[in-house]
Amino acid sequence: MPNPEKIIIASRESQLAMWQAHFIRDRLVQLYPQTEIAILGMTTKGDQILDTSLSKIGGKGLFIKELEQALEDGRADIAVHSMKDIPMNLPRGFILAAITEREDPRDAFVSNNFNRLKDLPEGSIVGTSSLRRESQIRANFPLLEVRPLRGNVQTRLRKLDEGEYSAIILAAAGLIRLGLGYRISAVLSPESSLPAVGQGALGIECRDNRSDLVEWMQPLHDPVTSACVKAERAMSRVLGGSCQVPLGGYAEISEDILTLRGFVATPDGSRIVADKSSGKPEAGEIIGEQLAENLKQQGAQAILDSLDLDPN
Ligand SMILES: NCc1[nH]cc(CCC(=O)O)c1CC(=O)O
Repeated sequence: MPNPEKIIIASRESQLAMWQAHFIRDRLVQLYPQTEIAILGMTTKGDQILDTSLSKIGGKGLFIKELEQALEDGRADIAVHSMKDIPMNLPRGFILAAITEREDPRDAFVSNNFNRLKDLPEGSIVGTSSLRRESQIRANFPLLEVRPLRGNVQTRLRKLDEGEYSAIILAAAGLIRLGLGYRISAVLSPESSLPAVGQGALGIECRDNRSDLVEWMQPLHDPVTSACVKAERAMSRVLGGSCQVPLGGYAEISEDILTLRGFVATPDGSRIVADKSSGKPEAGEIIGEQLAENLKQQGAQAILDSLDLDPN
């Protein structure tokens, strides 16, 4: 296949999204020096609505619909997303051409006054709008107060610095990519804060009729990350995963064995169902589906039934 003439990358306009788009562009420029690579910045509905909890306004799809429209119209060829922001089922007509190597998948504890979550005095306010983070904090530290915190990474750090919160929880990956790794007071182990499905990995999306792009993106595809993220996403899919469901999933491969850990909780952390499952990396999706079924039987189904889910 001849090298591409031009590739247009659709991206959200947040600094983190733009960093990610530039990162992919730089890789493509190295791979295809003759190709013109442009970035099309776009504002999405999810970026505009900042005052409501994401879990209440329709969730993940909000951050990628406009980008998919650009792919559909031919205004762009690929869209770069955090895997974490991609719904478990892509809309018909779209595929993931590549999943890139994972940045640190863990959550980060960020505070100006405390080094660790366990150092926070009783009643301290911790900022996060993620039900997954909230449920785990409330289960492990019932005397802390969790308050909503939305906005892009810079906005969230500003709200911390203004004193609204004693500490906030963010993805380590976003901070590291933005050169803000020095703001991390402590990274939270997967045992204390199991990461979100796909956290730290980037996905490159295109139309399903663009086998040319799929081929060109292969050098960016990381098989280990992809196997892990596929297992995590299969689990989440069976559990109806969205921003409205407090769940986490994290897979690792060691000595050719993939181990996937997952949990489902009530938002207040009063009930947590957690388990893990292992197998060959090639069987990642089956491992994910099986873990989801096991979790359901152990009580996750009852938790899911008790959640007041919005239909979108
Ligand atoms: N929830 C928004 C979001 N989507 C992706 C990242 C960055 C981490 C990643 O790429 O997985 C973040 C910020 C955060 O959770 O702190």
